Amino acid sequence: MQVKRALLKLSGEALAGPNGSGLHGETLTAIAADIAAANRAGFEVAIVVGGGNFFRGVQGLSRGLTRNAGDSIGMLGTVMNALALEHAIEAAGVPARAMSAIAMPALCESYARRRAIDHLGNGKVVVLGGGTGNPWFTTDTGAALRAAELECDVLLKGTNVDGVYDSDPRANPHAIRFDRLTHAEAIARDLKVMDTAAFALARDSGLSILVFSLHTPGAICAALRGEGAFTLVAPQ
Ligand SMILES: Nc1ncnc2c1ncn2[C@@H]1O[C@H](COP(=O)(O)OP(=O)(O)O)[C@@H](O)[C@H]1O
Ligand SMILES: O=c1ccn([C@@H]2O[C@H](COP(=O)(O)OP(=O)(O)O)[C@@H](O)[C@H]2O)c(=O)[nH]1
Repeated sequence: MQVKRALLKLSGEALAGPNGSGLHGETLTAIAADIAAANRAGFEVAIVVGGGNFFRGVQGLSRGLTRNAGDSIGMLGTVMNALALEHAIEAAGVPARAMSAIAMPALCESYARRRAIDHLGNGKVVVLGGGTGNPWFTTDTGAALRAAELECDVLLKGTNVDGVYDSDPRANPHAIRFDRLTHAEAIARDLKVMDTAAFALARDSGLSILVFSLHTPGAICAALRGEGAFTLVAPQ
């Protein structure tokens, strides 16, 4: 697979490092350095960032909030991460633009498809906060959506496991890793590494997903080149 433009999904947890929540400076710097290297190598990178390091909508339920209210707070968390990444990437010497699916013009640009494509063409890294801008969705689905509309060659899912397993590897130490599988197989087996809506959208838009671990330094550049350990979810 020849990749020119990629959508990189970073979970919020990926930015929390060893702290497990919030933002970890060294982790943020290391991820930003990898993204800056990918940009310098000529890849166009758009990032959708999660917010699980701050708040997930479902957590609101146990605090007396509705899912709609919780998801609004969750989306704000993703914008915080987008602003942190924008800053860290620029500190690594590469221009970056945070764009939010929910308008907050004093903080960053609002997401608009054509503007995002212009930024990518002008050598900027685009960092997309706010997910889809709607409650009841996840940033995985937001990543599949943006990858489709920005006509990305691949969706890279950077996470804390090195691929897709036949069951959750954190829960089952004997879980077996797939090298490759189809979207239909991932959905039929209910493999939780991404949610079903994200797999279905990727399937319908013919988008391949590469799942890889962010724990190895240089993992993002390697994934863009199709190197390192990963699982490819692709049409037959
Ligand atoms: N079949 C599976 N293969 C790989 N990872 C899985 C699977 N089922 C569940 N997971 C879990 O999915 C997580 C990766 O998804 P991610 O979106 O980064 O995290 P989270 O859903 O906690 O925000 C991993 O921590 C892993 O434990
Ligand atoms: O389109 C979206 C994307 C995210 N969220 C909210 O933002 C939270 C953080 O996103 P996510 O859980 O996908 O982050 P990650 O697990 O990738 O860190 C979610 O729990 C939702 O509450 C939402 O409402 N709509």
